Amino acid sequence: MTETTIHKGLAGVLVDTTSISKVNPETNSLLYRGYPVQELAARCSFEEVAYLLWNGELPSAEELAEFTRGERSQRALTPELKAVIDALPATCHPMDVCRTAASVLGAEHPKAEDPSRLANMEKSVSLFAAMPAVVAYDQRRRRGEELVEPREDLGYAANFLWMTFGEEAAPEVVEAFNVSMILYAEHSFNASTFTARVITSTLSDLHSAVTGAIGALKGPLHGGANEAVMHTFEEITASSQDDDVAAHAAAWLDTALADKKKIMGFGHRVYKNGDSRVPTMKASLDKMVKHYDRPDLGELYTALESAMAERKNILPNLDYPAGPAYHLMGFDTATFTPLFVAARITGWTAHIMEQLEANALIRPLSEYNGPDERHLG
Ligand SMILES: CC(=O)SCCNC(=O)CCNC(=O)[C@H](O)C(C)(C)COP(=O)(O)OP(=O)(O)OC[C@H]1O[C@@H](n2cnc3c(N)ncnc32)[C@H](O)[C@@H]1OP(=O)(O)O
Ligand SMILES: O=C([O-])CC(=O)C(=O)O
Repeated sequence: MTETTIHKGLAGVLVDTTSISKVNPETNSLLYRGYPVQELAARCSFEEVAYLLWNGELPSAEELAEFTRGERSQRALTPELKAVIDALPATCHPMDVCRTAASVLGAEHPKAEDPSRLANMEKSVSLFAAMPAVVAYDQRRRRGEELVEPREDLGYAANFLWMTFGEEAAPEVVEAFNVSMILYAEHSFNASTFTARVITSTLSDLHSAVTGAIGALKGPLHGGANEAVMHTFEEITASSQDDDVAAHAAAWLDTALADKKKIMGFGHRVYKNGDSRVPTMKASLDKMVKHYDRPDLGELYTALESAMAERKNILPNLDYPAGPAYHLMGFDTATFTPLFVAARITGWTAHIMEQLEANALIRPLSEYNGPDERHLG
């Protein structure tokens, strides 16, 4: 009998090369096209980072101006897409709205079936430009508010906040939001990106791959964790009868661990000594805690993080600081993962184009463990 090794969850399996990003758990670092993500978050707009992920280099001033013009001109929802969103129940998950919108944008796109790099770049930019309007409008309609049209005089982050809240956000809020978009943009062969690559490997179209990726991101073991973090915080707060936050967080955690629950926002398949993006996002969260004068949220964050480190030695991932930061900015909890979608469209589409440049159908093997061969009566 030959020995077989099952790589459950493909853990530790190298499946292809990529030049888009490098996740290095040894040095706790993340590079986008060679640049440390912390440097990009400190110095670049999300538009520049999107351009970098797609083209391999940061844009010159002229290239950025042209890219920005194209992006700003495609921000508005078409009446058809708005009508589809309006037809969806306000009780459905906002990720269902994103998934449906990606599909509609594909059906609407004149070059939907054109697999050339040029057409795929155009489709990527139009998805990047339109998804903020989808996410912003969906949150507004759930609150019974009217659509807010995009503004071409605002950058991506400022306009996203404008369309969501109908007022201009403070510069420090725009900056923290821009940082979160950059940190969420790309992370090599994570589950949703791999989903996009699997779909692309069959030579299906870009919008189908993005639609599938959105489905993969929705799960709480992946993008859905940022939303779940906020539910954890709410549960701990609801169970607190006095000011001893540390004791309440520890007690909540002990019960959850005794019930064999996974604590959302902690742990990572690749990083085992901490997620490279957390310090940068935590610094943005700290700024939001100060800006909105909510030290209680900062205390709760630290209390649960410390209790988890003490008991399990498991550290936070990006979703842990991102969730409460989005809460403070005013987003509904269910909108958090759609924000991740808006950011990750850049990484997904960069990977779709990379997959097509050197495609091989992704089709692994499985070991059969069902009944031995048998025959009908
Ligand atoms: C942006 C992102 O998508 S980052 C990921 C967001 N997801 C989450 O935050 C969900 C919570 N975290 C998890 O479920 C996991 O850490 C994952 C799915 C992210 C990674 O999981 P894997 O690499 O498969 O690790 P695995 O689940 O095997 O965990 C290894 C051990 O650590 C434990 N562990 C890992 N993460 C956690 C957690 N968050 N809470 C409690 N225990 C955990 C596991 O129970 C397991 O313990 P065991 O060996 O005693 O059974
Ligand atoms: O890399 C992963 O498995 C998950 C993750 O952090 C991401 O997609 O940003």
